[in-house]
Parts: sequence; structure tokens; C-alpha cells
Amino acid sequence: MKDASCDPKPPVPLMAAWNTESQVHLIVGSNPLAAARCARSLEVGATPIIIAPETDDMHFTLSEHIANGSAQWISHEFEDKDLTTLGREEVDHIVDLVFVTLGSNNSLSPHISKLCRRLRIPVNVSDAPELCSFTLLSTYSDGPLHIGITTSGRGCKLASRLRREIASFLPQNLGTAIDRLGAVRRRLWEEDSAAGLIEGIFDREDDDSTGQKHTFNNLVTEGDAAAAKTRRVRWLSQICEYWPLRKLVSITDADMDAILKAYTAGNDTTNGTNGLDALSKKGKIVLAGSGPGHPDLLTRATYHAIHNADIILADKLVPAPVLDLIPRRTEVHIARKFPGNADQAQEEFLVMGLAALKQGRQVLRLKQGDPYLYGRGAEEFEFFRKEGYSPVVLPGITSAMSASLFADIPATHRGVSDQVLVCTGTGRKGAAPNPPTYVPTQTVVFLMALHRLSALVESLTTFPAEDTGPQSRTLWPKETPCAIVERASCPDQRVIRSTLEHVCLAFEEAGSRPPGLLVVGASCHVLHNPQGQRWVIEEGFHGLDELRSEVDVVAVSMDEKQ
Ligand SMILES: O=C(O)CCc1c2[nH]c(c1CC(=O)O)Cc1[nH]c(c(CC(=O)O)c1CCC(=O)O)Cc1[nH]c(c(CC(=O)O)c1CCC(=O)O)Cc1[nH]c(c(CCC(=O)O)c1CC(=O)O)C2
Ligand SMILES: C[S@@+](CC[C@H](N)C(=O)[O-])C[C@H]1O[C@@H](n2cnc3c(N)ncnc32)[C@H](O)[C@@H]1O
Repeated sequence: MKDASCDPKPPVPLMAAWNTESQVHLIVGSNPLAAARCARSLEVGATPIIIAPETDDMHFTLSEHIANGSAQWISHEFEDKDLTTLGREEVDHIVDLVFVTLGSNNSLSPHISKLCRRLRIPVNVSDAPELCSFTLLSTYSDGPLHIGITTSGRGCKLASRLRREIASFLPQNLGTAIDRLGAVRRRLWEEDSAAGLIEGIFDREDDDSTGQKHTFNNLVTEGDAAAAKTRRVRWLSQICEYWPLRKLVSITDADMDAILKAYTAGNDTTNGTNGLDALSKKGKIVLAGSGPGHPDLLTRATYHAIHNADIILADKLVPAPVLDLIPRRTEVHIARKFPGNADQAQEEFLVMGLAALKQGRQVLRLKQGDPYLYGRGAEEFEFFRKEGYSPVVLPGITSAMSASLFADIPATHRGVSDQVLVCTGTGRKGAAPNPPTYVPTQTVVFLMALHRLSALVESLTTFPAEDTGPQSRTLWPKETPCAIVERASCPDQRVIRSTLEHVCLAFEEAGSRPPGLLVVGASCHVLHNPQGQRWVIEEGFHGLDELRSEVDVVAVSMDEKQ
């Protein structure tokens, strides 16, 4: 294999998964590698044709495939016309793919590679990356799920190790769960299409920026039965986005039906609890925040509460790695806080929490970030206090402050920013909140803002056309630095650094990766300045995991000293 460090060009990302069913694959050679290629072609539903002269050392599995008719053998040395005569009739007999297994020293290899490229036939030449127009992936499959790994010719053993490691992180039966969710999605799609509802609203909610008001919130006010169906589609996307994989794979058709019917059912709030009020043991409730995403940002108090609870009522945004810390036997419910259903889901949890308390159980109401910051924490506190159960409230690291930190944005910075404002980008019932006035030394953090980013940025930088009277606020200059921070503290954290002028386009091109927030103000460019570029996108954050392994290393070496 060639030393990759000498490659002149860095590898570019790959684009497609390929359906090779019924294709004709030409395999030049009869050695063990040819046998492996032949097996792979058969696995993906293609018909392999072996091109090799009469030989004594035909690999035995090739001989078997030829003998049982699954592969065809043309016993001659490769001829140019093989490429254009042995393929399927429907593609004018041109073969679909060519594997050359003769090695890079054989003069036929570059010749076949050149010919294939001219004929637009994908070609792979073993041990000669420069002669390949494609490389093979090390794949993991589970039903409809296919994960392919390539190191772009740098290390096939490493690729296969990575495949195994990634696969070992995935729960069993993920393929079946994907099938089940796919079937529900299709069903909803068909029902909604029949009702004439769906028009590009599947995963994104920023239609309001284009003025096309068939968004979710509009549907609420219309309140008709058909709108309910459209909402279910969005609920499904949220389940796929937020639920831990472990929970997703254990979901049954009945669970799915229950979730999707919940909207119309309205008062299905008990979820299995039956109000055994008479027990003498008094229940206790803890209301805790779980931090922005990474489990290491939990407080020790919340960690203990997780381990001591009999029942955990977790909000939808509570990060999956935090949910993974919950002991297996603990009863867990995840809020059905899907767009437009927040009040109902909230009510559902209050009823469940109270029922559990009356049974004398330890209840943990787990919220994301900090429980009091846009988390309805105080409402819940009041509710339970009135019922005679005052919660113990535990703070959590809020995304409002930590997301900017993890994106290297200092909320205040001497001479640049001397104040911080945290606000919501979406008001009650989806209303547009009053935009804050421009303060040059302020850092503003907008939560719940990205699904209506364009409208928000517009409101910061321009006055509405009809608003011609005296203005009580100053507009934010379009050159104001800003950043979108998504999935802060998680390995898939993403930061888009830009200015108010370009941020919407950047976000539109990048697509959303919820949850995320917008930070606006001069402090955004203190540590990273895009230097004239319209935007810069930074992917990934592993700081906390790296810290974790260093601590582990120290702990081990201390153990050894003892
Ligand atoms: O008022 C409404 O019914 C919904 C309007 C709406 C809001 N955010 C929004 C929407 C659109 C939507 O959810 O469809 C928009 C909204 N709601 C939410 C998110 C986060 C997400 O789904 O990714 C987002 C943002 C999505 C994005 O920007 O990409 C979810 C949300 N809203 C909220 C909470 C907290 C909670 O319910 O306990 C939660 C988290 C629930 C969970 O983890 O399960 C609460 C919320 N929603 C809202 C506010 C601002 C209220 C105000 O300023 O008066 C507040 C704060 C509050 O009630 O104290 C308004
Ligand atoms: C309803 S608010 C709850 C905030 C939470 N109580 C807190 O203190 O972080 C939800 C919003 O928090 C923000 N958010 C939560 N986690 C985040 C994360 N890891 N990265 C970026 N933004 C996040 C997003 O703006 C999301 O819309």
C-alpha cells in the first residue's frame, strides 16, 4: 500500500451510497483477492464475471462460485472489448464496475484503469490507489442501516477496527427500530399527503422566514384535525433527534401509536400511574438541571439524585449520555414536549410526579441546562409546593452561558463587552419577542431562536416597513459579529462564526443540528475572527473527553503507587 503521507492531495469527503443490485461486475484475476471481490459482489446483489486465463491456481472459493453458477468465468486474458460486451443489455452491454486484482506492477492494471475512466466505468485496482476511481468501504449492516468506513487507502485494518468499535456502540436491533420508525414515517407521510398538508416541513421549521405560514404554530391556531396529523410528523422527527438510541430500539408499535395519538387523546396523562394516595411514606421530589449536554457537566448532587430516584421524569432535551447514567431498573419517562404540545406534556408530568409522590416515591424531575432558565422550573416548584411537596432544587450549567464558553466566546471581555443579556428568540405561542436594542458592549444570547433565525435577525437589523414613527430602540449593525453554537459540549458540537449579515445564509447551507443558540456581539470575534470570510464553520468538541482520559490515567498511576 502506498504511504499516504506522500499523497499530494488530501482526500475529499465522499458523497454517495450505491445500489449495486443486478449489476455486472468484472473481476480481473483469479487470486485470493479476486475471490474476496467476487464474494463482495455477490453480497451486494451483483453478478460477478471472472476474467482469467486457464490456470491451476484459481482460488478454491472462486472455483466453487463458478461451479455453482453464482459467478461466471471467461477463460482468457483481459481484452478491451470485455468492458463493452459483457454488461447488461439495458446499459448497452457496458459492465457496471471493474475490480483489477493483478497488482500495480502488472502492465494491464494501468491500461484497464485508463480505459475504464474513459468509459466512465468505476474501477478499483488493488494496491494502486492512484489507479482507482473508487475504494471499497469496510461496512457494517443491520437491516436497512449501513455504515461504511474508509480511511481513503491509509489503513484497511484500521478501517475495520473503527467499524467494529462504532458497531459496538450501537444498540442491538437498531435495524428493526429503523424499519419500524420508517414505516410510521411513511404512514404519516401518506396520510398527510392525502390531506394535502405536507409541503417541505419535515425537519425544519424556518418557513416563517419566507413568509410561508404553514408552520406548526399556525396549525395550532387553525386547530383542525388535519393539522394534528402534520404535527405528528414533526413529533416523529423530534423523537428521532432526541431520544437515546437505547430507548429508540425498545420502542414498540403500540408505544408509537400511543405517542402519536397523544395529541388527540389530550388527557392521556397518567401513563401507568394509578393514584394510590393512601400510602403513608411521604414522597420526595428533586428538581434538577442536567447541564448543556456532556454528562461530565452534571453536578455531583444531580448525579446522586439520578442514582437515588425511584422515578425520573426527564425533559426531551435532557442529553442522551445523561439518560444513559440512569440505573437500568429506574422508571424513566421522557416528556412528549414536541412543538405545540409543551403545555400538555408539562401537565402530563405534573400529574405523574404527583401520583408518584403520593405513593411515597422519590421523584427526580430532570430538566436540561438550568431548571429555572427557560425551563418552567419555578412553575413546577409552585405546583408541588401547593400540593405539600416542596422540591429540592439543584442548579445545572446553563447552555446560555456554557455554549458560548465552549465556542471560545468570552461572555464579557475587558474593553469589548461588559454585560450579558440572555433572551428567547421565540415568545409564547411562537410569537416574535421584542428585539433588544443595540448596545455595543453587550453580548446577547438567544435561546430557542434558530427555527426562526431569519425573522429574528431581520428584527434586530431593520425596523418593520409599516413602523414609521419614532423608534425607542437602536438597530444592530449588520457587521455585528455573531455565532451559532449547536450541541455545545457534545462531540458533535458545531460553531458557525459569522456576522448578522451572513449568518442566515450560513445556517441555511449548513442545516440545523439542534439544540442550538445564537450569540450576538463584539465578543464573538475576540478569540476567533473569520478575517474577512463571510462565515467559518467549526465541527466537533472533545475537550471534556480528553480531560476524562487524562484523569483516568492519573487515577491509574496513583493506584499503582499505592
Ligand atoms: O409558547 C409555546 O407554546 C411555544 C412557543 C415556543 C417557545 N419556544 C419555541 C416555541 C415554538 C414551539 O415550541 O413550537 C421553540 C422551542 N421550544 C423548545 C425548543 C428546543 C427544541 O425543541 O429543540 C425550541 C427551539 C427550537 C430551535 O430554536 O431550533 C422546547 C422547549 N420550550 C420550553 C422548554 C422548557 C419547558 O417546557 O420546560 C423546552 C424544552 C422542553 C424539553 O426539554 O422537553 C419553554 C418555553 N418555550 C417558549 C418559552 C418562552 C416563553 C416566553 O418568553 O414567554 C419558554 C420558556 C417558558 O415557558 O418559561 C416559547
Ligand atoms: C427551553 S430552552 C432550555 C434552556 C435550559 N434550561 C438551559 O439552561 O440551558 C432550550 C434551548 O436551550 C438551548 N440549548 C440547550 N442545550 C444546548 C446546547 N447543548 N447547545 C446549544 N444550545 C443549547 C437551545 O437554544 C434550546 O432551544
